[in-house]
Amino acid sequence: MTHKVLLLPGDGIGPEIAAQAARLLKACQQAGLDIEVEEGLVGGSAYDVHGEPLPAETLEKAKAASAILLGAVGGPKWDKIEDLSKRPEKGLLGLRKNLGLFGNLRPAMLYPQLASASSLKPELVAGLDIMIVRELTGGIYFGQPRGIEVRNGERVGFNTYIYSESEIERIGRVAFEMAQKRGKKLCSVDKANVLEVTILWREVMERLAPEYPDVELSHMYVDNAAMQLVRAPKQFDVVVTGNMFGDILSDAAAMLTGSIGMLPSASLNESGQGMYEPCHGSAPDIAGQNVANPLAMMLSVAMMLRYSLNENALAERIEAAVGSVLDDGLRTADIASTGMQTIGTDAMGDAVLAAFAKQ
Ligand SMILES: NC(=O)c1ccc[n+]([C@@H]2O[C@H](COP(=O)([O-])OP(=O)(O)OC[C@H]3O[C@@H](n4cnc5c(N)ncnc54)[C@H](O)[C@@H]3O)[C@@H](O)[C@H]2O)c1
Ligand SMILES: CC(C)[C@H](C(=O)O)[C@@H](O)C(=O)O
Ligand SMILES: [Mg+2]
Repeated sequence: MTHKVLLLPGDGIGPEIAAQAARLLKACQQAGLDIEVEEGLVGGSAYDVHGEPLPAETLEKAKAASAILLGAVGGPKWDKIEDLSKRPEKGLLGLRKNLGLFGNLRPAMLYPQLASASSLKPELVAGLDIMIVRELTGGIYFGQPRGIEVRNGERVGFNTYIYSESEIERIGRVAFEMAQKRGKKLCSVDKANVLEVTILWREVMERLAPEYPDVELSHMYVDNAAMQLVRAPKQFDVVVTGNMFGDILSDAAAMLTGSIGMLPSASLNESGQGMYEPCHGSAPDIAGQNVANPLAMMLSVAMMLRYSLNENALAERIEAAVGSVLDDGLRTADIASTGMQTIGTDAMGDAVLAAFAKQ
């Protein structure tokens, strides 16, 4: 069966890194992968053309695709759009919600070659391999009521942090199953000392635990988890948490691996359909300069092959190609240690493609 892959480059550095992913997809096709690649507009670039960050046409294409690859959305050009529902980020959130992509996997894995690029001492991060499982379609990102309104003569802003038991249970199961396949340790991160919604979160995780007797479940408050991530990150195997805490902790975990430009992600729904994207944003400060690191995007292609297309061998080939490029000392600016020569986005793409061809 021919799989449909939808490529959504987006904004800022999105198109620069998506171009490298497109080349990698072509190389996979040449290696025998049966896919059909289509492109679409999302985010600010869609707003500029259609007045909407998620045009109906893009959503239809996304629904019909086996997998979606997204670059990044957003940027200062669109930050002043008053109607929040038209902002580029709503395009991304709309895709997640409409496709039911509740299970977000964000692996923070240190390539040994990058130990010196991490902001932590090499001995603290050597061998680091954490999987953050973030709930992606609920919590405070989507809770109602929300808004800004006038109360007692002044404006107030409010959001609702809400999770149902069934939402907690389904992300909990993803995390327990992930832990079973990995180091069998699961840390659930909450704020159960203050927030009722996370008291319920903790209860549901506890209730699931007996069904996964081989997994050791622990709990941690989110403030402590942030501290532990930079104090002793190797204590973590799988971390499960809600939408907002997961957003924040995954950026912190990314830096342990050398750069946010290294962190891919997968967002899955109940039928295994997935959207794959780097964890970073559109990096307006470096957009258009051919300096962005395309590796998170290229590693997102590997995650797509593994989780949506069941093509493990090709996924491993891409990951090995990235490893060999790093072995050769090739670095974009974000992962270069002092004194190292750096290369641009296109040249990094070239190097990965060449290594992929040799694998
Ligand atoms: N998934 C997404 O599309 C996504 C994620 C996060 C932020 N955003 C959006 O992106 C815009 C910028 O947000 P931000 O600045 O907070 O976060 P960001 O991740 O875009 O950038 C943070 C810093 O990391 C650097 N960086 C990010 N990706 C890089 C890469 N591949 N190579 C080298 N350096 C890289 C940037 O140059 C910047 O200094 C905002 O509009 C935000 O809403 C989108
Ligand atoms: C752009 C934004 C909506 C998004 C999020 O908060 O989920 C981003 O930060 C991410 O991590 O994917
Ligand atoms: Mg984020």
